[in-house]
Amino acid sequence: MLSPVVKASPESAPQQPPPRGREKILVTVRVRPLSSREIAQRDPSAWDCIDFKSVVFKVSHPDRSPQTKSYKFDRVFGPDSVTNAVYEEGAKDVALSALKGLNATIFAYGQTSSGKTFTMRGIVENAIRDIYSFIEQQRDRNFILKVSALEIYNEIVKDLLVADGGPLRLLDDPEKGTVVEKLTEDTVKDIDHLKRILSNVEAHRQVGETMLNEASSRSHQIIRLTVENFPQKLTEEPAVVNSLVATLNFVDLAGSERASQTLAEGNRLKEGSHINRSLLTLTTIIRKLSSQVKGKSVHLPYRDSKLTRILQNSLGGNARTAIICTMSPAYSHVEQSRNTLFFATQAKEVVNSARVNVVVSDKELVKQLQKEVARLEAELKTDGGSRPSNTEALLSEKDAEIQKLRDEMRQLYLQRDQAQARLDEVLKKASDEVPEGSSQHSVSPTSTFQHPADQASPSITKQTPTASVMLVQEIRKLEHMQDELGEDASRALEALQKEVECLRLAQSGMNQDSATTIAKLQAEIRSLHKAKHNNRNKMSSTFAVSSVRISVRDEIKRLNSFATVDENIADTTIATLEEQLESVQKSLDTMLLDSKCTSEGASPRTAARRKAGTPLTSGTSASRRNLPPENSSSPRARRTLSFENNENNPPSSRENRSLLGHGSQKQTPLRKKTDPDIAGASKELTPKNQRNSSVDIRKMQSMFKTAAEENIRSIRAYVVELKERVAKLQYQKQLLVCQVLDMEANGGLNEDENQNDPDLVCMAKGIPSMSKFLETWPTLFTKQRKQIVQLWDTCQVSIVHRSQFYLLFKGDPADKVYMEVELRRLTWLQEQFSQTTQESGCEDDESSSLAASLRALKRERDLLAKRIKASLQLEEREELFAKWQIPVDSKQRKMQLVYKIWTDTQDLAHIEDSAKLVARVAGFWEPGKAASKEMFELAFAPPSNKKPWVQGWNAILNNLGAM
Ligand SMILES: Nc1ncnc2c1ncn2[C@@H]1O[C@H](COP(=O)(O)OP(=O)(O)OP(=O)(O)O)[C@@H](O)[C@H]1O
Repeated sequence: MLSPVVKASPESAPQQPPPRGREKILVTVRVRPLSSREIAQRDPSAWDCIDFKSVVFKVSHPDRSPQTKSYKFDRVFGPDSVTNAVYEEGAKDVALSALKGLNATIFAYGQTSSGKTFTMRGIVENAIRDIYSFIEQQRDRNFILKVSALEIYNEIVKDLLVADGGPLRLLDDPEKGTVVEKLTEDTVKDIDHLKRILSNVEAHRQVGETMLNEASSRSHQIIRLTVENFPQKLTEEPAVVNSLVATLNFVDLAGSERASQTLAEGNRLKEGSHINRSLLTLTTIIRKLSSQVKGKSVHLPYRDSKLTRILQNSLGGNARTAIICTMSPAYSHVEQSRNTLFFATQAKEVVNSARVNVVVSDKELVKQLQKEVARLEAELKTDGGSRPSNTEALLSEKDAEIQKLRDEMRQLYLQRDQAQARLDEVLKKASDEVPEGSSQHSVSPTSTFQHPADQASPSITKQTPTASVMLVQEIRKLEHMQDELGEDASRALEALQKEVECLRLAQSGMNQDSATTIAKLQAEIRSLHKAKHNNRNKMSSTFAVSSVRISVRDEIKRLNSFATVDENIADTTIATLEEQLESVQKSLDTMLLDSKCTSEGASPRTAARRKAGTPLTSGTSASRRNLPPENSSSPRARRTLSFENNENNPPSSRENRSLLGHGSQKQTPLRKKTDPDIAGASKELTPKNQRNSSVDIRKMQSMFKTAAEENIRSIRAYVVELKERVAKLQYQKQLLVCQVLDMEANGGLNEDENQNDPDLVCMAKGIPSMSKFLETWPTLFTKQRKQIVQLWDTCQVSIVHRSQFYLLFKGDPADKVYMEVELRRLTWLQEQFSQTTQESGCEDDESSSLAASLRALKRERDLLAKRIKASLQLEEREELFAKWQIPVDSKQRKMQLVYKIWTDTQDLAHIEDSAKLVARVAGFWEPGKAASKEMFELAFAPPSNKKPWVQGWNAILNNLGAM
């Protein structure tokens, strides 16, 4: 790097860094003389500089009331003062700090035409003269000066060292703070070079004519000198200081102005608004800093303007700062002058903490770090004794927190119990009203498609006094089903664990004990299957949900809160199940590794003997103890079916032979068993039977492995299914709640309305119209979906909800009830919104639900934008940007993308793409997977009868059969 070193003169004294310290900003005020224009307009002087430190408003003007307030500052310069004096007393000391390694900034602040540029020019001239004069006197230190200059015009940063530089970006550097990217920095050769550079800077600055100033600076200008100095003899090892570096900023702010006074319009007006905005940020920061209570942190909006971002250090940070406030003395500018004085008064209170910026050599740095480490180690040792008490304090604090949480939980339980008691009361009261057999008419909106008349939408059924009870009962049933699903999930785990136990035993070599245990497990699995069967029947009847109308909003709300608790429990169960599945998978992997070793490293017989005593894992039995009793279509229950099917019939000789190896027909009798299952299984798995060729054992192990893996996969799928069913139940419940709201809002449909719809009439009369329905449904579906899309947009509904709904309901006849309820829910919502808007008279009213929805929607979009990067690969993102026509070089492309989706309600392709994009980003859809039903498996049918986990064992049996 070309770094001309400025040689120090022989007579200079060795430089010592000044102490670091907190000091207030130096604030001076300069009142310029009346301008020729002001004199011509007979605009009199309104201010008196009564001494070197005070300025006071004159009371002599006839139109104004007497003002006696005097404003005091570090120094006040009257109209007769010269710039040299302003420099000497208002800037010099601060400016020359840069030579001692302290950052420094000189601001000129004031209204337009008050003399900022005039004053700052003189300050810069004086400062560079003194800087060079000082450097000339230094003999044992070398100096390097660099200069850069920028302006902020309409919030765009421009390099003033180049003629036509484009806008520059601000970057956050962890060490340097905000830096201007690619800003030119020239190394200064000498004072004349610097003067030439500065005159070029002036030529590049934005200047324009306003009513108040023929050459008004329309931008904020920052000239920055970076001064670095270091000892001349670099070979000398310095004790502490090697080299000092500091920046000196000369800031000529654009003038604060009133559009009315400058008669600004067009570009000037736009400039003015930018100028005023950034000055507002500056004044806000000064105000906050001045009123800041020591030790209390407040938010300082440095990032609100580029000016304050760049100058952050100079405002309450690591810099010495001087502010020269300029003002016109004219009466016509009194208000603006007052503002300037007010700003100056606040600035006086701001405290900076300038530090010497030492550049330490690497060697020195290592030394210092070593010292620091030693110091910290020493501290740690001395702190050692006091730590236990700290820990104790922390522990007791945590204990208190836990206790508080417990109390809160207790309160919540209490509230829930009270609510439950109230609900039971309501139910009891209402059930007295239910005429016998009324529940016989109920039909399930959750079942697969049924006759439209049976599937009557909520709007069709007449409201009856017993409806509330029925609906509440339905919701209770749904909640109960959620519970059962949770239990089912637990059973799935239990079944899996038992499978694993069987597998473990089988792999560890079949001896009498293990055979007995396997048989026991199988018996348990069978009994679980029976429980499942019973539960299945129960579930089927529960699925008969009637379509009813009610007006029991309160009960529903309470129910909802209970349901949330239940869902959470189900979720937790499922999450636990998933975790446990993972660990089971790991155990299996380990076992398989073991078995591989066994078959490769030792004869199966030896291995079998070695492992014969392997007990059942205690973890399995422990977790089994925690499982809830009874029920369901769990994988374990379904899995049991395969055993049952095969074990209830005596195994064929071929099956036996296959399972036990060749020549296993001769069975060694076991000890007497009363349980036929155990006896049966034991017969199959005698040690004698184990003594077969290693090929068979390996085959068997491999088959067990395949089967177990298959089962794990199946159980995973089952867990997914459970989750979906929980979601489905939740949705059904929402639908019922919607009905309640809907009925409350509409007071029920009247007969006439029903008569307009032939389908409804048909239903009302109980005439089967399946064929008619199937014929008209596609058209009706398209129409309803269009309406729904439109209403989503009007009501500003969540785009995640829209996407889920859109992808889920694709026109299956069974979707009818959901389409109708969604439509009615949205219509109700729209009415509510328009009612609220009419009442408040304002769409933006804080209380307006629509405004709240809009805000929520915005938050949702912002969140999605943030997730795009995590959810999509770069390639996929680029494809999407291209598809949605977002320019490659434009800014905030992710944000642009999320604000483009779900905006066109008429374009079906747009909606489809939007839904898929949201689903992908929100994580409920993967590309390549079919949408809707495959995604959610929400056929809304009673639990499926397919038994995916049977496949694994069937595969074994098939393979065995083939051996
Ligand atoms: N102290 C002073 N003595 C004599 N003339 C002055 C003084 N201060 C300012 N002026 C004159 O007043 C006019 C406006 O000054 P200047 O351009 O410095 O104002 P400004 O505050 O920088 O305005 P803007 O914010 O519009 O750029 C100029 O013609 C300048 O020469």
